Amino acid sequence: MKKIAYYLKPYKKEVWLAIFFMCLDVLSEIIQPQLMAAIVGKGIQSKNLSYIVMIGIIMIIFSGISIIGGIGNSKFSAKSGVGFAANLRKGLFSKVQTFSFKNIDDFSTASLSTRLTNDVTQLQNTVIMGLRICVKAPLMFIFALLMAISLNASLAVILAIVIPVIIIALGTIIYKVMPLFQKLRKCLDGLNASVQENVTNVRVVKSFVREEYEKQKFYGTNDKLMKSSFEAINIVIFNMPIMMFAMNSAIVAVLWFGGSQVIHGTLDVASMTAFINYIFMILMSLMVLSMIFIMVTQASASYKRILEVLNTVVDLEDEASAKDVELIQGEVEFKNVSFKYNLEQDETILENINFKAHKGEVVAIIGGTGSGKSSLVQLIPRLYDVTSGEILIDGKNLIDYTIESLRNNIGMVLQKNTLFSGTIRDNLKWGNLNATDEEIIEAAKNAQAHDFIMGFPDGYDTWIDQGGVNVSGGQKQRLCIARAMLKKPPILILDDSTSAVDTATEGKIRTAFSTTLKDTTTFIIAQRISSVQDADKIIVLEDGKIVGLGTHEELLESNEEYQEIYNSQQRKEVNA
Ligand SMILES: Nc1ncnc2c1ncn2[C@@H]1O[C@H](COP(=O)(O)OP(=O)(O)OP(=O)(O)O)[C@@H](O)[C@H]1O
Repeated sequence: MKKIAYYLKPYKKEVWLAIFFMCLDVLSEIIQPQLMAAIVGKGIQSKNLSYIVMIGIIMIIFSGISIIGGIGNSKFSAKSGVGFAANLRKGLFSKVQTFSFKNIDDFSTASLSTRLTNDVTQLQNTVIMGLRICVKAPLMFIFALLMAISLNASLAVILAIVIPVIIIALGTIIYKVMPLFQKLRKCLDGLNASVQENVTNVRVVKSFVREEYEKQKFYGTNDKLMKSSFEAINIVIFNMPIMMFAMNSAIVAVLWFGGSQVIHGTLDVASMTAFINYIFMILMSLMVLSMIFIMVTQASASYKRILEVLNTVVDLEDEASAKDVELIQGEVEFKNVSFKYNLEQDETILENINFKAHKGEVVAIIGGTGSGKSSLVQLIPRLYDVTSGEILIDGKNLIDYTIESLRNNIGMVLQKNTLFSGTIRDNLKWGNLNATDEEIIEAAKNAQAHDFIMGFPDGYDTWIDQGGVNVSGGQKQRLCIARAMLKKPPILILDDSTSAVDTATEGKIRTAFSTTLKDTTTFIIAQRISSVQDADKIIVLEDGKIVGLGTHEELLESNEEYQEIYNSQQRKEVNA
C-alpha cells in the first residue's frame, strides 16, 4: 500500500481539503432532521409562524453550506484522483523503461498496456469516489447513529440486529466476487491483446483475407469477457435487494415499536419522524458503503496488477562494480558462451560460442532460421545476459560496464525495425539528439536513403506515421540504418536489416560502411551470401552452435554447411 500511497503524497493538501469539505457537507445534512423535528414539534404544534420561518432560514443556510461542502469535496477529490493517476502512470512508465527484454516477455506487451491504462483508471476512480463517498458514508453513519441513540436508545436496538445482518451479507458477496474480478481483468488483458495484435497487423490480416477468422477469434475473447462479467454481476446484483430489504424491515420495525411508544405517550411524533430520518441515513450510508466495498474489491484486482509491475525485480541491472565507459575501442570476444531464454528451458539456444572480433572488423553471421543469430547479437548490448561463459569488450567483461554507457557505444538495427511518428529528421535524430543537419544528411547518404528522402515533397520534414507505415519496407530499413549510423558507434549490429533492400543498393551501403565506419566493429546478420562475402569473418551457425568460422574463400573451400548455403543460393540465381 505504501508503494501506491507514495503517488498520492504530492496531493496531500487536496486530500485533506476534500475531507474537510465533506465534513462540512455531512454536518450540515445531519442537523436537518433535528431542525425539521423542531419545526414539526414546536413551530407547527404551537402555531408559531416566526419560529417556523427562523428555523426554515437556518435549514436553508445549512443546505447552502452542504452545497459548498459537496462542490469543494468534488473539486479536491477529483484533483487528488487525477493527479494521483498521472503520477502513478509516470512511475509505472519509468519502471517499464528499466525492464529487460525478459521482464517484458514475462508480462506481454498487451498486459502492460492494460495495466498502465485501464488498471490505473480503475484506481483513479476509486480514489475520487473514495474521497467523496468513503468519507461521507462513515461520517454520516457515525453521526446519524449517535443522533438516533440520543433521540431514543430503546428504538436504536433495532439497528443492533439489522447492521450485523447487513455486514454478514456484504462480507459473503465480497468473498464470492473477489476472485471473479481478478478473472475479469485477465480476460480484459486477453481482449486488449487481441485488439492490439489485430490492429497492428491489419495489413497481414487483409492480405491473407483472414478477417472472418480474426473476427471469430475476437468474438471468442469478447464472449469470455462477457461471461466473466455476468458471473460477477450475478453475485453483485444481490447487494441492492438485500440492502433494501434490511432498510425497509428496519423502518417497519421503527414504525411498529415507535408507533406504540407514541400511543403510550413516551415518544412524540416529531421525534419519531426525526428518528426515521436518521435510520434512513444510517442504512443509506451502509448501502453506499456496500457499493464502495464492491468497487474497492474490483480496484484491488487492479491494485495487485499494478503492484506486480512496480515490484518486478529487473533481472538485468548494473553490477555494483560496473563503471561508465566513455568510448570503447570495439574489440568483442565470446568465451564459451551458452544461452537460454529461460533457465527452466531444456533447449539451449546458444552453446559454447567462441570467437573474437577485432576493432574495425566486419563479422557476418549466417545460418538457418532459428539457428540463434539474433539471440547471439542481442547478448552484446546486454539485451539478455549470457547463461554461462563470458563476453569481453576491449578485454573486459560486459558486466564491468554500466548498461547505459555500454549501449551508448553500440548501434543496433533490430530485425523488427521501428520508426516513430514524427518527421524523418526527428526519427534520424533519435539516434543522436545532438546531430547537425549536415551529419543527418551524411548518415542518410551512407545508408542510401538521401535520394528517396529528397524525392518526398517535404524532404527531411516528411511526416512518418506511427510504425512507419507510409514508407516502403526497404526505405524503412535504410532509415533505421541511417539512424544507427548517426550514433557513430564503435560497435554496430545489423540484424537482417537489409533484407528488403535490393542487392545493388545493399552493395552501396556496404561500400559506405567500409569507408565511413572503418573503425567500427560491425556485426551483420544476413541470409544472402552476397551480403556477407566481403566480411572479415563469417560465422556459420547451426542449432545454436558455430559450425564454421572464416572468410568467404576459406569457408567455401572447407565448410560443408557454408558450401550448402552457397550452392542453394547459386541454384536459385541460375533458375531465376
Ligand atoms: N524472446 C524469446 N523467448 C524465448 N525463446 C526465444 C525468444 N526469441 C527467440 N527464441 C527462440 O530462440 C531460438 C533462436 O531464435 P533467433 O531469433 O535467435 O534465431 P535466428 O537465427 O535469428 O532466426 P531468424 O533467422 O529466423 O531470425 C528459436 O528457437 C526461437 O524460438
